[in-house]
Amino acid sequence: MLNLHNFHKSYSSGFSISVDQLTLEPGLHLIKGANGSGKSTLLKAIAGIHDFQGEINLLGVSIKKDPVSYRKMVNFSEAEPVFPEFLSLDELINFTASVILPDKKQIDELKEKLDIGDYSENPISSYSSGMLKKSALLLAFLGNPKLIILDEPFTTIDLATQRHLKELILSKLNEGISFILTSHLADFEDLFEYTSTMEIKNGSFV
Ligand SMILES: Nc1ncnc2c1ncn2[C@@H]1O[C@H](COP(=O)(O)OP(=O)(O)OP(=O)(O)O)[C@@H](O)[C@H]1O
Repeated sequence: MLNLHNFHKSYSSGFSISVDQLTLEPGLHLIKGANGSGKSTLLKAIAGIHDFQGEINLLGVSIKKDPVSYRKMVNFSEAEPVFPEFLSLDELINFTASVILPDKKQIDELKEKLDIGDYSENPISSYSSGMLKKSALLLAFLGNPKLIILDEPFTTIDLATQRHLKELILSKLNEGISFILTSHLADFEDLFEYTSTMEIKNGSFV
């Protein structure tokens, strides 16, 4: 499904991450690693946010040769989401929906499953950190992606939402959507039966 070849990304700060070859089959994948090991950097490259050297292909589509088709297949939720504070979640959903055209039913179902309710009418500047995280998660499930990347999805949200998020991931997995999750916490290793579990240390898979 997802293939990385001769991947390399470095920052001017000196940190770099390299992956010679990585192939992920369809399914649910976990990337573990300590703070600062490079998980988010790798995910942002796979999501099409960061530039990088090398090749990334999803279902045979190259991010470099066909970036629009590639990005249409990938949704991403950041570990610590940042959105324009003067917008509401509803406005962000409407903006995203104008591009990826999910049906209204899907939006309502996601709001219900993630316990968002009517609070989405309010400006983001008023959101708690949990509400911000739920907003990013909702946006990552919108539409019909082939791969959903969730960076530290279970941090910040309350226990009930964690349970609902787990159910949501499992139901989407059943529909054939693949996932890459990250965690720097050991607890989440037992949460699912992962297709593969990988660990990054100082910018390399171990
Ligand atoms: N935009 C950037 N410019 C320069 N350095 C960066 C940038 N983003 C991240 N870094 C550095 O790259 C390294 C890896 O960061 P990254 O966010 O990928 O780690 P992580 O494994 O996701 O960490 P955490 O679990 O704390 O979120 C860190 O040393 C970080 O300071």
